[in-house]
Amino acid sequence: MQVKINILFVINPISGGKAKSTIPTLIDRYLDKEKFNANFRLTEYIGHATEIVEEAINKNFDIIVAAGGDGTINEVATKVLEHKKIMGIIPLGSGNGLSRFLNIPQRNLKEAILVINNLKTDKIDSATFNNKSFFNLAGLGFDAHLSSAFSKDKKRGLAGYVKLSLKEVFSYNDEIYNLNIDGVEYVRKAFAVTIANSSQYGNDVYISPNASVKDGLLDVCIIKPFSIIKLPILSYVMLKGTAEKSDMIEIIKGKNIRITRQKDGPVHVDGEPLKMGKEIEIAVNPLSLEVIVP
Ligand SMILES: Nc1ncnc2c1ncn2[C@@H]1O[C@H](COP(=O)(O)OP(=O)(O)OP(=O)(O)O)[C@@H](O)[C@H]1O
Repeated sequence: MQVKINILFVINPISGGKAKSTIPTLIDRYLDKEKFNANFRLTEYIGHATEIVEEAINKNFDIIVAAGGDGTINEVATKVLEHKKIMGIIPLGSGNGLSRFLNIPQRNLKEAILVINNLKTDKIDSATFNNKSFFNLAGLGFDAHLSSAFSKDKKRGLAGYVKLSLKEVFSYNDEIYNLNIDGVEYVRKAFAVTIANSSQYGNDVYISPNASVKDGLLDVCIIKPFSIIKLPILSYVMLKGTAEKSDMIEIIKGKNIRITRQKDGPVHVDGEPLKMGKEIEIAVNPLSLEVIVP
């Protein structure tokens, strides 16, 4: 008899702003029961996914599936990476940046579960932002300011995010950053500095269209200060995936990055807001995380 694999689905009930009460039933319907013993847990607070995964690994779960957005993936993947297990993804977030990059079916739960049934895996890069792991994007400046504001907002989902961005962009002030990228020094005034492992924020909004989670590199994306009348152009560049050709964004690839800013403040790590000091050390950990892919 085939030995079944213990698989745990960690479901974030608030990600993407949609109800998740039917998700366990749907997963159960399409999951291959010949292959898997499945279990389900709903997260109850920020950081809970990390605790759930730690517990599950002690109980011999080999595959942990993050059912949520990039924040849920971050919490699950941090522990999966530490214990060298395998992560699956069911995209249920507002943006789903990493799962879109990996071509995991969006808005089609059945298709996403069939990907898990196939059990094809690949190794991807992870990275650290001071002491925090990240897998999609992390950053400073406007992005960080916005994730902090978004986390306090009642409305999740794309519409809420766009509305809030438009409100906050008018009052945001650019900052000066000293960047050391693989030993080379740069000084830049910027609207935002995003460190990209994958290519996109989510919702097919591209900050670094040619970034890859398999190249052993991080893309330091500097959004230059711009006049507010150019906001539609910046949005167009990101939606079209033409950042590399735009004079509004500078992209420098590297492995070891140190960013020094003028004061402590917000950062975001996979879209989740945190506060950090003036100095941020960033490094890539090539092909370190095993993920189920189509
Ligand atoms: N029950 C809960 N109540 C409040 N927050 C929760 C709960 N469970 C998890 N969280 C937190 O919700 C946050 C957002 O999760 P997630 O990033 O998956 O969704 P999202 O922001 O809608 O999607 P994306 O990051 O793809 O845009 C995470 O920081 C997570 O820790």
